[in-house]
Amino acid sequence: MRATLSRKAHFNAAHRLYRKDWSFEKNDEVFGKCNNPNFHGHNYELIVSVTGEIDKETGFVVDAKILKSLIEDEIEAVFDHKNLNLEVLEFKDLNPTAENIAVVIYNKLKPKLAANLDLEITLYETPRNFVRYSGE
Ligand SMILES: Nc1nc2c(c(=O)[nH]1)N=C([C@H](O)[C@H](O)COP(=O)(O)OP(=O)(O)OP(=O)(O)O)CN2
Ligand SMILES: [Zn+2]
Repeated sequence: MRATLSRKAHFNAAHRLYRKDWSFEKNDEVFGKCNNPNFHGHNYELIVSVTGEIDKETGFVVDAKILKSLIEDEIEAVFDHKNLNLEVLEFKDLNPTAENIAVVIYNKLKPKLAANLDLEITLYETPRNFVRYSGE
C-alpha cells in the first residue's frame, strides 16, 4: 500500500531575477521589479512530499523526524536568511526563480532518500505563486 508523507518548512531569502548576459534594459523588460539590483525578499513556504510503500512493521513511508532533519540540514541551513544570488552556489549562474529553486531543492534531497521513494517539491514564493516539481 502506497501513501505520501509531507513535511512543511520555510525559509526567508533575498534574490534578484536577471541574466548576466542580458543588458539591464532587457532584464527590466523581462523581469520588471524583480530585476532590482538591490535585491528583494520572500518568505518561502516549502512542502516536501515523499511517496512510497507503507512499511509493514513501522507503518512509515519515511520517518517524519528523519525528513525534518534532512530539510533542516540540506535546505534551511543553506537558504534561510541568505541572498540566493550571492550566497548559494547553485544560483551563481542560475536565475533563482521559484521554478529553479524547486529543482535545486529536489536535486539536493532526492539522493538522500531511499531510491524507491518518490519526491515532490511544492514551493510557495508568495501566498499566491507556487511551483511543483517532481523530477520530470
Ligand atoms: N514564473 C515565475 N514568474 C515569476 C517569478 C518566478 O519565480 N517564476 N518570480 C517573480 C518575482 O520573484 C516576484 O518577486 C514575485 O512577486 P510578486 O509579483 O509581487 O508576487 P505576488 O504574488 O506578491 O504578486 P501580487 O501582484 O501581489 O499578487 C515574478 N514572476
Ligand atoms: Zn522575487
